[in-house]
This record gives sequence, C-alpha cells and structure tokens, in this order.
Amino acid sequence: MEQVTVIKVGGAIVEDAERLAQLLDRFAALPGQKVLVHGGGRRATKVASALGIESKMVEGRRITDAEMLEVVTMVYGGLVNKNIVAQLQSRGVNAVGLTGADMNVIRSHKRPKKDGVDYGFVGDVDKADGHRLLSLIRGGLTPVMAPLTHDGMGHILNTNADTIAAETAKALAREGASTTLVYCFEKAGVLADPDDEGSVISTINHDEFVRLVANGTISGGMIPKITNALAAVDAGVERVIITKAENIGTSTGTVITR
Ligand SMILES: Nc1ncnc2c1ncn2[C@@H]1O[C@H](COP(=O)(O)OP(=O)(O)O)[C@@H](O)[C@H]1O
Ligand SMILES: CC(=O)N[C@@H](CCC(=O)OP(=O)(O)O)C(=O)O
Repeated sequence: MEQVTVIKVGGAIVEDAERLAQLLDRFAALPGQKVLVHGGGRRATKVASALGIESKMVEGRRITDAEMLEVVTMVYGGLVNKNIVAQLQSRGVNAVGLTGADMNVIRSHKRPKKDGVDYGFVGDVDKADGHRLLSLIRGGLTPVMAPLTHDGMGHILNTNADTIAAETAKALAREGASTTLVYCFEKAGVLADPDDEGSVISTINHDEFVRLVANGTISGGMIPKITNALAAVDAGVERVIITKAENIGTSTGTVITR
C-alpha cells in the first residue's frame, strides 16, 4: 500500500525564518511521498495589525470579516505559501502550492453563527479530494497546502490549518493510502506541565483528552489540534503524532490513539 506523510507546520515556526528553513531541510530529506500543510496565523495577525485591522480569535478560530479575508488570502495563499514552495524547490522538492480552491481540492461552507458568535468568512470543510491529491503525488509533486478553502460559489473561506491537515490526511486514507499525520509546533509534544519540556505525554486517547481538558492540562490552541487529531484517527489515519518540528522523521512526541 502507498504510504504518505502529511506534515503540518504551525504559525510560530512559519514566523521564524531560521526554524522554518530547518524544518524544510528535514521535510525535504523525509523519504517517501509527502504533503506539507502550513499555518501562518501569527503572520496574518502582524500584517493585519500593520494595516490597522485588529485580530479576534474565538476558540482558536479567527473571526474573519471581509477585510480580514483579504489579509488572510494574501498572507496564506501568497506570501507564506509561495515562499515555502520556492524554498522547497531550492531543496530539490518539486512542490506545488494549493489553496482548497485550486483543483477544487477542499470544498467548505461558511460556518453558521454558533452560540451567538459570527465567525464571518470561516469555512467548515465538506469534502477534500484525496483522489486528486494522490494523482499529484503519484506524478512526483509535493502539495503545499494553505489554510484556505472555497465554497464552490466563488468565495474563498478561512479554514484552520490543523483542520486542513486532518481533512487532507483523512482524504488520503479514504483513498487507501497508509497515512501518517504529524503536527509540528514549538514544543516537544503535549506536555503534562507546560513549563517542563521533559513532561511529554506519550499517548492520548479520547477519554484521556476529555480528562486533561477538564483538569486544565490541555487548553487554548491545543484543544482544536487534538480534536482534529482524534477525528483523523477515527477516520482511518494510521498514525497521528504531535511533536516538535525538530523531531519530524522520528517517532518522538505525543501519539494520538483511539
Ligand atoms: N498541554 C499542553 N502542551 C503543549 N502545549 C499546550 C498545552 N496546552 C495548551 N498548549 C498550547 O497550545 C499551543 C499550540 O496550539 P497552536 O498555537 O494553535 O499551535 P500552532 O503553533 O500549531 O499554530 C501551544 O503553543 C501551547 O501554548
Ligand atoms: C479560521 C482560522 O482560525 N484560520 C486560521 C488559519 C491559519 C492557521 O491555522 O495558522 P496556525 O496553524 O499558524 O495557527 C487563522 O486565520 O488563524
């Protein structure tokens, strides 16, 4: 069976040129077929702020009004995506940058108001086209996916990059690929003590997740990340790991299980 690794790189690394270059070195050296999904939330916040636009997050999601949608489209689909593609090309990886609109690879719908919160132009995913992605991969290309989707009616929508990574991995698994999903961020894994990098929790399943959220060990952006990771495992993604960017290609970090 075909093996594919989906790596998601978060905003803190995208923001740090040196760490991003190191991550891309490791990604380029990773054997086998692969997909890179990038975030860039921190860069979007910076660019928006320079334009006098304030960023507002609710439960890890950016409230995306029409002005903010223009910013995230430029930052994720342009600045961040194209720089990563160029850097991968310089490392001998034939990367192709995609938003969900390109080749209709990820279709979504505008998130309805939830609990009185209007998220604006935020997309909840309906369908990711694993068949199309696999055909690119089989053709020797390495997809680099931006956290943008489309609604099929001409509108770009902003979708969290952790969700894009999970939906991509799930779509590849549905096509029969043996898929590994790796969430890279700035810490060594999910920590039992936020101040102790040595306190990585080796595995987390659904029940453990609920317990760790209830006692406050897991909070903030880690909640949607693990929710997405659990959904991926449930949908047949073979292995899901949350780890430090420096660890990709190794098995260290937190493994998410059923
Ligand atoms: N138990 C935990 N272990 C590690 N990080 C945690 C934990 N609980 C909350 N976090 C927070 O989750 C953040 C990761 O989520 P997020 O910022 O969305 O990631 P990304 O860098 O991938 O965009 C970490 O920076 C950390 O502050
Ligand atoms: C809807 C929504 O929240 N979209 C995210 C997309 C970027 C992202 O997820 O980036 P990180 O991985 O760097 O956090 C946002 O605009 O922040």
